[in-house]
Amino acid sequence: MNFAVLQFPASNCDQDAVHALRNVFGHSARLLWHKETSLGDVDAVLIPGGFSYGDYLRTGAIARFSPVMQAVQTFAANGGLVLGICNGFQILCEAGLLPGALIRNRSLQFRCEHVFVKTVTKDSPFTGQVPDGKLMRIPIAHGEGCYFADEETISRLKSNNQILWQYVNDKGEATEVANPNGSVQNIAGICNERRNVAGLMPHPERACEPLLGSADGRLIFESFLNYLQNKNVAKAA
Ligand SMILES: NC(=O)CC[C@H](N)C(=O)O
Repeated sequence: MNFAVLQFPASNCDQDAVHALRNVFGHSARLLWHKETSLGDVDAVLIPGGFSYGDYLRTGAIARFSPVMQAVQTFAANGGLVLGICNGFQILCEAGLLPGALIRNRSLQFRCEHVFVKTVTKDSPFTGQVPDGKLMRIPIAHGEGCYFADEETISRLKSNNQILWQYVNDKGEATEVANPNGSVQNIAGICNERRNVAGLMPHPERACEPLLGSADGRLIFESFLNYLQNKNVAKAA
């Protein structure tokens, strides 16, 4: 499988994403500078975490104007798989590829810790391989991770089953205490209506090897890798 991992000025999780894709899962991953206008021949795009453009104005608000984002828009419009992690999620919301916005954490503190995340639905390319009831322990590191959307958007997300992940406690309950940033409905990640674009604040690429304290993030990678493999098999048949 061929992945493009985007690089903006001040991306800082790009190498972690490439490491996971190449060395943990054995796929090909190419770094793509944000000035590029074409994605080339790729199966999926990963927008990594970081502080693109120093998070000026509002995080992701400048990166969304980078030339590469036009190519991402076209790729997504054609059904291509796009995953945004942390700053990548923020950029996807700013670009209008995902609804809502990521705003300052309610605590006004930068939060850097491991959290528990529950997968709300297996009905997406990003969650299909997560076992029922599995609580994933994954790190977060953000200052603007509070997902916000108006009530109408939230009810649409719910009725379309677009909420993919929620912050929970170690019993799997979506409580206020378990929510590290004050996001609406404890939302940690969502997908678009078509289900080919997703974003989440936690960092699964930093939780793919036991050496890093958790390997639960693998389940997200395994989900979209499995989806892409089936898609390629179907195409070849
Ligand atoms: N690790 C990240 O991608 C998070 C950085 C992010 N721009 C923030 O909200 O602080």
